[in-house]
Amino acid sequence: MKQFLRYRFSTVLGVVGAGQMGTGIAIVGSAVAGLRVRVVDVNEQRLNASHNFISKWCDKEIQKNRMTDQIKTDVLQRFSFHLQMSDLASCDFVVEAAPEKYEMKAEIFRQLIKATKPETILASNTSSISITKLAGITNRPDRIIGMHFMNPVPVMKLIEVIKGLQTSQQTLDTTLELAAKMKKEIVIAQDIPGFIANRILMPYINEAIQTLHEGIGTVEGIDKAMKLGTNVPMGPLTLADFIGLDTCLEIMKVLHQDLGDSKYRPCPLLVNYVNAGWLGKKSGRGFYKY
Ligand SMILES: NC(=O)c1ccc[n+]([C@@H]2O[C@H](COP(=O)([O-])OP(=O)(O)OC[C@H]3O[C@@H](n4cnc5c(N)ncnc54)[C@H](O)[C@@H]3O)[C@@H](O)[C@H]2O)c1
Repeated sequence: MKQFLRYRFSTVLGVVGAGQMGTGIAIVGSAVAGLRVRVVDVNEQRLNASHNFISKWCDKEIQKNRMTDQIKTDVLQRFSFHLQMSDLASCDFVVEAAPEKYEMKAEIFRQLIKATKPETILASNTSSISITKLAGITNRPDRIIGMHFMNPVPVMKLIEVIKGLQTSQQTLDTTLELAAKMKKEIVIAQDIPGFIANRILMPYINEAIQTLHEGIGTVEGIDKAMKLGTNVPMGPLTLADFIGLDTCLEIMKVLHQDLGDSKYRPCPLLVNYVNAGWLGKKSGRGFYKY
């Protein structure tokens, strides 16, 4: 069995979505696990930006003496970038990292079922959406799993692995082996909305936005209180900007709708910011200007 799994990971990793998470997952797939990585996005500009980001990331690693020019060449050679899902046909393991919207992810999973081999494992990097629900629309629910990387992926040590109701033990074992190849630590969570990390983190961020909305503190004051007062590396509003306010809102909507408890109601100020297109660092403006 072990040999079979090892053989599988000498082959190809697919990543759907070349945004901040997909790009990070692709980096650890190639640079840490040594896999060939095929990245798919519907937006050519995002693919180009992802490619540039990976090249610059390698340059920074070289400056820090953590990579050589030759290794950079090898890392980049293992990548390919594509606009069509059908280009993932050779992949053994695919991680989906598209926006946090159930219908969008469901459509991607329908396409992935057609595009990939029957034995290919399909993982979602979802922050909150039910893995069991995504698996339910496929013909291989035993091979669907949650693989929730943390942002920024090359830096953060954790992957939260979510086992859906029908996920097989073999799929879990293979996923844990991939995570180990990526040199990540693992926490296994039950498939309940938000899992562990976002069940705790997002209500905290939402409450920080509510505190701002009620005028209890300024943006800087709220961040300073939590950063220096609770010894976290960044305040909740900085973190929200970094995650993306659209992603934060979608996660709060899932918690609110699927758990049915009013304590998860998204703060109206968060809704307004997203409606205005103020999505945080990635759009140039959120609680701070970039
Ligand atoms: N941002 C975070 O801190 C964070 C942390 C952990 C998990 N996540 C999760 O990761 C996922 C992606 O988040 P992100 O921050 O990278 O978002 P992002 O907006 O940076 O990137 C999403 C990418 O998906 C692409 N995309 C859209 N539709 C597509 C399709 N049909 N096929 C292929 N690509 C498509 C977009 O063009 C974009 O490049 C979400 O599910 C999010 O909840 C985010």
